[in-house]
Amino acid sequence: MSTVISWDQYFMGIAKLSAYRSKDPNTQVGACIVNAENKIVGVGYNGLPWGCEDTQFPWGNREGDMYDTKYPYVVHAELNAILNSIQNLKGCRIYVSLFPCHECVKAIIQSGIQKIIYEDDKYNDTPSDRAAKRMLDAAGVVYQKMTPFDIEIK
Ligand SMILES: Nc1nc(=O)n([C@H]2C[C@H](O)[C@@H](COP(=O)(O)O)O2)cc1CO
Ligand SMILES: [Zn+2]
Repeated sequence: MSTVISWDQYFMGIAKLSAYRSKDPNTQVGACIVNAENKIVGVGYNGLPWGCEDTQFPWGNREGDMYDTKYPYVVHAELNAILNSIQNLKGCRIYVSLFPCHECVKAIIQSGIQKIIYEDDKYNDTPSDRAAKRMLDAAGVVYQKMTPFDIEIK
């Protein structure tokens, strides 16, 4: 009998596959936005904006002068998925391999996305994470952790 995956595994699998496109050497993140009809309407991963070459920006730096780190330059997976989307996102849900930061949560709320399904939450309880959850709770956006599973890339 062949394996049949659930909708949740299918869409999280696509989010996780997308993450493999990221050039970030420390944290690769992927996101997949789905509408009420279970149709994919946007995907994304953390990467640099158009025209910003991966070889010209400091992907490897996490500390020191902010200008010389990756942080001011990277577009997060969730924001890329929203910006790449092909329809109005009201009532959609987003599958993301890592729980969204406070900045992406603002974009998620404003776009009308109603549910976040995430896998990893390695930044749980940081100020960004607490602010993110504060906004999500106020806005009534649901977030749900999914049991981690492996996708195999050979
Ligand atoms: N939900 C997220 N989506 C993302 O796309 N990111 C990106 C921003 C950085 O490129 C990387 C985090 O880098 P690091 O601090 O773990 O080395 O992941 C980060 C988070 C965390 O909230
Ligand atoms: Zn973010």
